[in-house]
Amino acid sequence: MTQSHLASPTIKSPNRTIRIGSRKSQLALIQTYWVQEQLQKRFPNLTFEVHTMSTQGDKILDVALAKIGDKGLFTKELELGMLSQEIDFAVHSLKDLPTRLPEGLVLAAVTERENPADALVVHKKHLDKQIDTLPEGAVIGTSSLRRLAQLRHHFPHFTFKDVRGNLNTRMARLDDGEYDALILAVAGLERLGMGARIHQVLPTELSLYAVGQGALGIECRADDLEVLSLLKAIEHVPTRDRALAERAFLRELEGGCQVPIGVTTHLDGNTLMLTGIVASVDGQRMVKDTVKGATVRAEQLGIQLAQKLRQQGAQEILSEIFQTVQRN
Ligand SMILES: NCc1[nH]cc(CCC(=O)O)c1CC(=O)O
Repeated sequence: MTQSHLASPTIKSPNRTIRIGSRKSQLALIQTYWVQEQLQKRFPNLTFEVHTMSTQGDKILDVALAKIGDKGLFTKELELGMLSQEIDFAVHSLKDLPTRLPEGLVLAAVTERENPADALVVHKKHLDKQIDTLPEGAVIGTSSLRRLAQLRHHFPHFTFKDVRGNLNTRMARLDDGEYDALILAVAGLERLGMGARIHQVLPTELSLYAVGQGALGIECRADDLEVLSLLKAIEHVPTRDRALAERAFLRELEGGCQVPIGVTTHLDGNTLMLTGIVASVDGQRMVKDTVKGATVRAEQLGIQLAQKLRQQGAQEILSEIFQTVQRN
């Protein structure tokens, strides 16, 4: 990965040990060790230690995410750890990091994004097919309302079924024949060394990706200027600009539960293009639009797109979903 910042922080405590907080999942640890290595390379005189914590999301594995709402499910314990000074910063999959952070914590850095797209992974009996040639009634595993709504729109003849658990568990259930195919993030599969299972990378015409998908977000205490400056050294500015626009868009639209919202962003020099979609869970209604502007206005662009989609009926779709989730 290339980094766009040169390391030049002011380290006031040269022997300080920096404690990195991470979830215990295999993917989380791979990501955290990568961050640790990047920092250790740039700051050989500092010590970086990894401290693992279980989050609520690691414990509740049998309830559909859409029902419990996933706000902070994978981040809360780590955030408490930072606020109580047990750890100094936390590494998250950016898409699991809520768009509003607790008082006293900030998104310190965003690292370079992997391919943000969704992938189709198939049972071996379908190796000769693509998503548009899977048979009628094929059972597709996904626990994301965003993937569900968009794919249902294009492929109403499939059966969609929730799938949770870590990636190994999900793959085992697929291979056992419980599903015909799964939709998973390309980035997670690649980081876990399962890139070979990616059967088809879904084009954005079929599935816009989740806000922040494929990037890591590093959170720390707002007043820890030393750690903040260390983390800036591994930030990837183009990814951060895209992430700021995407997160502002989601922040402006969401209403307290998992929502079928997708995005895609592109950079062309200093111009940022953000496309967003809001879809109903049945895939029947969707509103989609694009905004474009200077990267320095990334967050305003996100807000602008949210307002545009609201005028086109996004609020109605979202309110309906929020009511349904609360009733169940
Ligand atoms: N919601 C779970 C989750 N959180 C982060 C990733 C990995 C991909 C990423 O970093 O965006 C995944 C798995 C998936 O969506 O398939």
